[in-house]
Amino acid sequence: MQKIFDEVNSLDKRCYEEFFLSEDILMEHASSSMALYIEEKYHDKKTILIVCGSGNNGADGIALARLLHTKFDVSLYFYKEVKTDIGKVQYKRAKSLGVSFANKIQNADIIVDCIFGSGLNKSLDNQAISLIEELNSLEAIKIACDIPSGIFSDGQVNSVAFNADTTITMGALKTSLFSDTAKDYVGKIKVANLGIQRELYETNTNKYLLEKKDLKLPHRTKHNSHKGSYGHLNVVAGCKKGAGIIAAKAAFGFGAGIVSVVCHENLDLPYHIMQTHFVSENCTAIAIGMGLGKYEIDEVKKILSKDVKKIVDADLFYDELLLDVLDEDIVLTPHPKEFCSLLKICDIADITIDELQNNRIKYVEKFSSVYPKVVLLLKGTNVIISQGDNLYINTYGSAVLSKGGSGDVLSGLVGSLLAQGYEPLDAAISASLAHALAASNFKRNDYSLIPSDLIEEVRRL
Ligand SMILES: NC(=O)C1=CN([C@@H]2O[C@H](COP(=O)(O)OP(=O)(O)OC[C@H]3O[C@@H](n4cnc5c(N)ncnc54)[C@H](OP(=O)(O)O)[C@@H]3O)[C@@H](O)[C@H]2O)[C@@H](O)CC1
Ligand SMILES: Nc1ncnc2c1ncn2[C@@H]1O[C@H](COP(=O)(O)OP(=O)(O)O)[C@@H](O)[C@H]1O
Ligand SMILES: [K+]
Repeated sequence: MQKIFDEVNSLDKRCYEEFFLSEDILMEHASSSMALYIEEKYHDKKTILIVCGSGNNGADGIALARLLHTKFDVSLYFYKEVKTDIGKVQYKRAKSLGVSFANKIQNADIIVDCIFGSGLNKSLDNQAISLIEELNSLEAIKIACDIPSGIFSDGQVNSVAFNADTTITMGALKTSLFSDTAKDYVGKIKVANLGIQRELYETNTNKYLLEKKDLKLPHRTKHNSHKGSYGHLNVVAGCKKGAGIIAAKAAFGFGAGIVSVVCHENLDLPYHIMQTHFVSENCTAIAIGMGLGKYEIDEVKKILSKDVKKIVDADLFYDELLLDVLDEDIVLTPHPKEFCSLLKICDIADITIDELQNNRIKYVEKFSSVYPKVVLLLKGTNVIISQGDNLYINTYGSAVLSKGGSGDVLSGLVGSLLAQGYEPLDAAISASLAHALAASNFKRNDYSLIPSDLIEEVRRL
């Protein structure tokens, strides 16, 4: 996993004060990293338009133009005259070395957005909006310097933002790049080296970006084993029985030795999934909530009080009886609407879904500070997983998953790993990664995935 920071000004300051690296040195390395990326990846391209604003994001762009102008046909366009001291120096350097300046936007093979970076501090005016819209409308490879212009430090976009194919961010990953809103603008994210190893530039943090290597599949390491060695998951099915059945199938395909669906009615289940009318004595984990609908409160209370690992989803986020188990290391997997209800039940906040979506991390942190043992997995295009002070973001999911039943698969995957003995946080992280990576391996198209396809892809990981 990689570290994520809410802000990097303090990290830059540490470079100046503790490592005697000046702003000029950091900026030279930042622009060299961008130049190297462009030279290596796009050496077959000819023309580059670099669009600069008045701050140091613009200054990065001027330095980039100087580094690239002998190798490509580079034009520098200024949205506003550069204002910062270092920007003025960069301007003099570029001008004296013969970099070309453009007085209007012209298309190019590559467009680099250096209009606003971390200093975006007010709503965009009409001039900035039409500039960004014009750039977005051009057919070109689009690279954003530090952060796509128009994305604010809280990850939100007021009017418009540069639509990057790649964002080259300076020094370290920033939280603003990982809001659900930002995901449609940032493209691929690369970190530019600032002339100091990343481990030295970065300090402590409590936020992490999950990587593929964080996925720990439930491989079997012992020959001397039997089905009981891999746990027994009970999936509690309710009115919408399909949800429980999908979860059960996903759990079985992800390694649980035995999976039983708990339901009073007799179900038509695949032969390898068992049915039980009551929770099994020997179950090692319980998944409950998916498709539960109306239920006997006492029965659900009894199930929740059983001393095994649990994953709770869906309908139970609307019921105060959940409060009884929030002092446990239980896994909760709400989508945004369910999380709003959970926050309300817990008396933490009474907010709309929009307010939540604009401040996902803030409310996850609030919840986790009140219930530090709970593993919370907030669904979304970037899934946030949190326990106590630590928070992990999974960006691998995509709109392929925007289908009824995708969440039921996820509950089954979490339940499966819990049954197999994973710690709740590890189960949530690996299940979430498996879920998203399996979806990205589904190659037929981006609209037709059904839960059984997703389970099939999980089985192939
Ligand atoms: N620090 C370092 O060591 C390193 C920093 N680096 C680079 O510096 C960047 C940060 O630079 P920065 O702080 O100068 O801010 P930046 O993003 O260029 O924007 C500020 C300018 O935009 C203006 N402005 C803002 N909002 C506006 C609006 N809505 N509409 C119109 N104008 C608006 C604002 O105007 P003002 O508020 O002054 O009126 C100001 O002039 C960072 O992202 C990275 O790329 C790297 O080189 C690595 C080393
Ligand atoms: N656009 C998207 N990008 C990434 N993941 C998504 C997207 N849309 C949905 N998902 C994922 O799909 C799942 C949907 O869950 P949920 O809404 O609970 O569905 P259901 O209850 O119908 O099974 C979640 O894990 C969510 O993160
Ligand atoms: K930018």
